[in-house]
Amino acid sequence: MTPHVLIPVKRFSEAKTRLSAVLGHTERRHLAAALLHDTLATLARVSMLESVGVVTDDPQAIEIAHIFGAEVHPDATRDLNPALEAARSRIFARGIERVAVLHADLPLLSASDVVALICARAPAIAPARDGIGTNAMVTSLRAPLAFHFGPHSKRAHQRAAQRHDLTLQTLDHLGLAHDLDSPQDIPAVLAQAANSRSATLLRKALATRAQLPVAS
Ligand SMILES: Nc1nc2c(ncn2[C@@H]2O[C@H](COP(=O)(O)OP(=O)(O)OP(=O)(O)O)[C@@H](O)[C@H]2O)c(=O)[nH]1
Ligand SMILES: O=C(O)[C@H](O)COP(=O)(O)O
Repeated sequence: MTPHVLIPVKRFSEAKTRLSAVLGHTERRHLAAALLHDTLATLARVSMLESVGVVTDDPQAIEIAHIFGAEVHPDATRDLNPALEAARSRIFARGIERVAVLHADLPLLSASDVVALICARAPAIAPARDGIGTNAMVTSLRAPLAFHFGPHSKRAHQRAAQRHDLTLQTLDHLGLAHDLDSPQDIPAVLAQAANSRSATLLRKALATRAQLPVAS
């Protein structure tokens, strides 16, 4: 059985704030929606994947989830880790023994990245390319690593694994590592994400700007 994949999505109107130097509020809202759309479209190409859920209280994100036949898990308190813990408990209670978390801001995500994630032995994390964050994780009923998404989450997940004597696998894949957080992350998306919704939106939005950000 493949893991249930949980995609946490915060309110689109509050998303992608670190891009505010290059994108207006409406553009960032549309970008967050485009990224969720791209993520679900990539997951839909993985035929072995059995179930997907979006953890959100954003009405538009709920609509997009429904378009792709994904389940919706509530995030009533708008608090990432508790919302993920609650969704994971519900999934485990159904007899599904593995749960993957996948952030919705990975514009270079490919179907093979998703296969690597869902086939990983739990517990596993996919660190962000900044070496500090965590973009994805796989956990299991037998190795239910607590969620510590937020600042310095890679270190927090490593420490949690150590405390529970769990061997934590690290997944090193471009599409899982390259998140779209700051302007410096944009050029790689324009160059490599071809015709995804998010890349198309970025190209259109930035076409009118005099200077593109420099890649890091
Ligand atoms: N359900 C839910 N998802 C969240 C929450 N906070 C963050 N996320 C999601 O977690 C992933 C990583 O989010 P962040 O990088 O923290 O936020 P962001 O909107 O992408 O970017 P910034 O506003 O620049 O921090 C994205 O898929 C977010 O939508 C939350 O409180 N609830
Ligand atoms: O654990 C994390 O890294 C945070 O949830 C934030 O993700 P980010 O790398 O997209 O900022």
